[in-house]
Amino acid sequence: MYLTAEEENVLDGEQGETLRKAMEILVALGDIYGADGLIPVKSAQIAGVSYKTIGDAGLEWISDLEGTVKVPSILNPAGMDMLRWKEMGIEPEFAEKQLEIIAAYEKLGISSKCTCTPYYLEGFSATCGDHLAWSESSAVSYANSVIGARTNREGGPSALSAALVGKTANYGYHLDENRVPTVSVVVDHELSGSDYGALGYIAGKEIGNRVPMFHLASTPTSDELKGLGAAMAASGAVALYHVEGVTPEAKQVRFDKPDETITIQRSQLDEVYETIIGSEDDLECDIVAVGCPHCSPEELNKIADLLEGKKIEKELWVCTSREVAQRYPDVVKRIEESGSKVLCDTCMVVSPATEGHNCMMVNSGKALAYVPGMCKVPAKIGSLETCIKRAGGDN
Ligand SMILES: C[C@@](O)(CCOP(=O)(O)O)CC(=O)O
Ligand code: SF4
Repeated sequence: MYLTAEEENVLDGEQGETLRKAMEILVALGDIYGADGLIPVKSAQIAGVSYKTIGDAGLEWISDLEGTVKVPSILNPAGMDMLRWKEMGIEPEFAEKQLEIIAAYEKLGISSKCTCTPYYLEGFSATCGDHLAWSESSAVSYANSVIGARTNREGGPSALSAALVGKTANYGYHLDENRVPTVSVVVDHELSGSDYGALGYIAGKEIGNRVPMFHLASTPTSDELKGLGAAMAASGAVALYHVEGVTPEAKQVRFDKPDETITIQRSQLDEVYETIIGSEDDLECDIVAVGCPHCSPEELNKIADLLEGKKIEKELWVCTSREVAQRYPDVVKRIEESGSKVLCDTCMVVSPATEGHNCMMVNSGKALAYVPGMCKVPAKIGSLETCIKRAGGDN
């Protein structure tokens, strides 16, 4: 891979050990994937934040780094709401470690507004054609597919390296040739809301890491696209998809028709809705969690409307970013008046607080795919309306 004299200099350690390590990671990836060189990135989003997922080894690695990031950089959700961790039942030992992780990242100049939806935040918006180094898989999918920006699914360390260097290796989804659809997916019945998550849950398994072109009977909103992409990145490894007539590149580029077509039937979606993932038993869900990926302002509004004048009986988590929650205090208040909790900085998957529950009801195909494995809690998907009913919010 070609490096400029300045980049060679960094690789030789002339600018310190942290930048040398970061450059070494970028060059190693570039060499493996045949990159021709490095390209500047507009921002970085760094996963590997929850103490639950990175543990002491991760904390040690981050703590050893020095210097300041060169581009706006932001963290993925952590294991707890930074302000309400006690109420979540988080142990003080865990909280202490989590705060140390956050402080170590902050020392490098990284924003500790922990979220998987950085695109809603001031300073992290992206536009079509921007090069990014993001790592949370739903954020990667949204950036590539819905925004038309360009990012690979970076690992935590490679996103952090890109943040420190301000560049990433030019391979994969940064290149036109890898953004071409290689499989068609046809859905000829109308979909809405959580149907897109259920569709993504099924489609991801069949698509693997290919690039699908969807032909849909209904026009998804950006929140519905967010749910579709998140689920496909979880049940499969889809980092970029197109929707005919909807997503930016599908509208701009004349792609050839892929050789293979997958058709997804309504009955397949119905089956997902009927199944409890992770258990053979007909369990009663004792926690309901929405906001995977983190809620948009529109989603928070919809939840507030559905909960209006109701009191819930079960634990109901609404996950979003602190910045979005702070922007709409009245909406948050309307939601919390029902007894549900609007939790920030964290989510149902990366927090240890959901472990030990009987069964979790979700409206997300991604949470459905991850909760059983990562929290050891069986999960069931339902529409947002059903989720709220199950939380007892039909009184
Ligand atoms: C499950 C996920 O959304 C969050 C957990 O990742 P991490 O702990 O931030 O590395 C990561 C992903 O899908 O990219
Ligand atoms: S809310 Fe969902 S998409 Fe966001 S970090 Fe958690 S698991 Fe990932």
